Amino acid sequence: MKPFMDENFLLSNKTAERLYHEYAANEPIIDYHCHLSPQEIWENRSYDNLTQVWLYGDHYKWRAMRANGVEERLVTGGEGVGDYERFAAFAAAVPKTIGNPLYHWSHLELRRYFGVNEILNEANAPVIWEKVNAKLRQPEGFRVRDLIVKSNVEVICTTDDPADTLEYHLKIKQLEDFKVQVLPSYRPDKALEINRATFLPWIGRLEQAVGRKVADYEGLLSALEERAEFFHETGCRVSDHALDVMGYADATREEAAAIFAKALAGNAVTDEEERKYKTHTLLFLGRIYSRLGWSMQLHINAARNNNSRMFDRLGPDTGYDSIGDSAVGGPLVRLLDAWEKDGELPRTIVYSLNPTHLYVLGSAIGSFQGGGIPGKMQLGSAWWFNDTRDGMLEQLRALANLGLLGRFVGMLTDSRSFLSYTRHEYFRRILCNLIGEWAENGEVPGDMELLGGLVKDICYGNAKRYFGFDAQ
Ligand SMILES: O=C[C@H](O)[C@@H](O)[C@@H](O)[C@H](O)C(=O)O
Repeated sequence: MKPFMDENFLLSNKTAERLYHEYAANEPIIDYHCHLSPQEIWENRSYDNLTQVWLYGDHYKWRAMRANGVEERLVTGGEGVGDYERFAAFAAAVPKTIGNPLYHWSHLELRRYFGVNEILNEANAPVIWEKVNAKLRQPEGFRVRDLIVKSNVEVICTTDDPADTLEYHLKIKQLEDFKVQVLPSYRPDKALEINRATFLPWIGRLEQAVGRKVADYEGLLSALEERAEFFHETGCRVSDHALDVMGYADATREEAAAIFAKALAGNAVTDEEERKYKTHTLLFLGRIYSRLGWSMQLHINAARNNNSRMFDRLGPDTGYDSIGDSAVGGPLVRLLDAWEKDGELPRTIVYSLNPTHLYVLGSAIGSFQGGGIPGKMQLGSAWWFNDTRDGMLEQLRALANLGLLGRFVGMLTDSRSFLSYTRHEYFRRILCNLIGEWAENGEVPGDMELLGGLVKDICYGNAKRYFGFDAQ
């Protein structure tokens, strides 16, 4: 039996071991999509205890706790509930998470950041709590920026609304002693979600950001463009869209303007009107991304906020989402083609939360490669419910079968925790194991320079060249 999580964790053969230790492990991290708070980076937040790091914002852990029968007050907190009680409830759930990536993530985090090699459970929870907290409370070494630097991170792209001031990104840039690039990503979901309760209040925020009234559709588009320019000046090179349901409907500028006017007057719009408005506005935005040389991420098919009782109580991103199954192939191809035919298709990364769409997406993007840009169209890394060992393998295999694995821009954390950089380690081990297996089976040459170069590119080099974060 192999020891649990030793240095060759997930590496099942000699080639995989060499690929990981000699080529992958020391590559820097370009985390081109996450949900970290730039404010916490600027403030260099410190933590009093492990619950603050682990349980204050991690909906993956919350789901596991609920499934283990833990009461909600211990999951997301409640009157009179202490941080230790919450940690103990999580620790008791950990042994049940065997087979779930949480089991690996949690133990990797304990090992890599805190040197704790014990296997967490209910019995040793008090000891581990004390050990980790003692480290977290040291004046140096465990604050947010220390964790980032320790993880060998070169770039972090946060997720930001066009109306955001980006004040913390601007401040972080001025730090003399912190050279990691913390850049915004432009995520205009609220501009597109015309039928949601967030729409009108968000228009108000946008008005504040541009300092003028958004009285009509032209006003909206010019405000969105102005914000994109501002994001660009602040170092933004990626946009992101949550397209929970992928739709496409042609619309003229006049039609889109009329639909916007209807929503602005406080009226609901029909499903078809919503599709038209979204398509027209997204096409407009994509042209801006193309002009600015940005990469556009499309996150498709999340079914969000399924549990209305809990949504009313806790809001979004609290662990009540699942995989959507609306069709993506047809609308995606029409959307990409609409940009492509005018020569305005930006670099694009597509993700579907539905793993049955891997081949649909992987083949669709192959129809839009070109323009002399290596890997211009990317099949996004295994996202959220697919961010598992099996999910990553499926994504890597689909990509290799349909396109060019050697041009893949690799992994991201998509995370809300500063300890999640171990997810890059997890991915790198899985990648090296896959390629190592191919070599051991004689399916690819056992040429370490060739395979090691491929691994390095996927871990770091491709993302470095693709996003152009340096060209600022
Ligand atoms: O990994 C899961 C995530 O943090 C998830 O909450 C996000 O992917 C988010 O919904 C988004 O839309 O970007």
